[in-house]
Amino acid sequence: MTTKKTGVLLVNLGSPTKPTTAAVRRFLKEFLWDPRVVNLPRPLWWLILNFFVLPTRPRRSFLAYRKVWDEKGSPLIYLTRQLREKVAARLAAQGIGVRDAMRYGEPTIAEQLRAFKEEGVDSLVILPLYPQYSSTTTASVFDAVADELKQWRHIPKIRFISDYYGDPGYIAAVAKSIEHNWHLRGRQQLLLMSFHGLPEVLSKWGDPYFEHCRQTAASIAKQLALQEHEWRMVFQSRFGKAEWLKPYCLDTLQALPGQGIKTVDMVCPGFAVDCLETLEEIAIANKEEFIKAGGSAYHYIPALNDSDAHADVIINLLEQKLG
Ligand SMILES: C=CC1=C(C)c2cc3[nH]c(cc4nc(cc5[nH]c(cc1n2)c(C)c5CCC(=O)O)C(CCC(=O)O)=C4C)c(C)c3C=C
Ligand SMILES: [Fe+2]
Ligand SMILES: [Fe+2]
Repeated sequence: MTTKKTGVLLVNLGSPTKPTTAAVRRFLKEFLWDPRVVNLPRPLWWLILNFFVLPTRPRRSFLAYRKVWDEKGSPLIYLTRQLREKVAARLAAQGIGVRDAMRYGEPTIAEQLRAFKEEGVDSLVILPLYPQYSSTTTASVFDAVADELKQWRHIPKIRFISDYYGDPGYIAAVAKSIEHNWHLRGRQQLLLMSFHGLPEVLSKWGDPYFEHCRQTAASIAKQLALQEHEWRMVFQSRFGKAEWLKPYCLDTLQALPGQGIKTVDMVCPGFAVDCLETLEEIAIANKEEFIKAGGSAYHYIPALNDSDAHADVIINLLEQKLG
């Protein structure tokens, strides 16, 4: 009889290797060329990407990356690694190996799958660290896993966790973190739950992301016993000229002081760990805009990151899958 060996792959989006214009350009080239992310016909998108986006965007994004990069590197990469280390330490006794991979950049999904193969893993669990499913993120992870595995002769048993937007453990952990922050710094007039945006048309084409975000936000509000006027869901990080999911985070923040709401708590429940989009866009840039528009207090509540509570959420999700 052979012994079963299980490997768990935690996958996040990825970051440039360095906070330089060249490295950001390399990263954006890989990311934005993924047809799951930008769905335009290839020849048209090749022209737009190479002649309009890549000559300009990396210079702007690099300045943003510089603000969040620290001695440990990109927060998204090291926080994912630290979370993985915590989960791995807890699962080691059961002989379960845990690795982390980035959909774009490094470590790659392919190299981590090959490492599992060399270790004799014959049962895989893939957990994209996106609580809300989207074709642009979760499905893209699936594609990358399939691209590697289709080159293997012996495909292991695979379980793929497509979403966990309504998982009670995840909802409770986010709600607890919000309460903890209220306890530390006081509660503001309104809780804004901000999710990464998507082109609106994707919902029409069957992407359930908007509905997953809506259910996550409503469940967190319910857990905190919030009334309708005490919270709102918004969407951030619009990219390009198309209409994205609404309401837009920045428009909402700029309008709030005029509606008498001058103090807000911000939380981003769609981001497993903090990254450029939360630490720069939400915690720095949008805060400045809110204050400019007449706001007086703006508190960003960090992602679950590498907390024990987050490791508990992940282990519980894995236990549900592994039985
Ligand atoms: C959490 C889920 C995410 C969804 C859904 C998503 C969709 C999406 N993103 C872009 C374009 C960009 N996103 C960028 C950064 C970025 N995006 C996510 C997550 C989601 N994206 C994360 C975690 C990050 C941060 C990466 C980091 O290094 O910290 C960027 C790069 C930065 C910039 O130039 O603004 C772009 C570009 C599209 C087009 C899209 C759906 C169509
Ligand atoms: Fe994004
Ligand atoms: Fe952004």
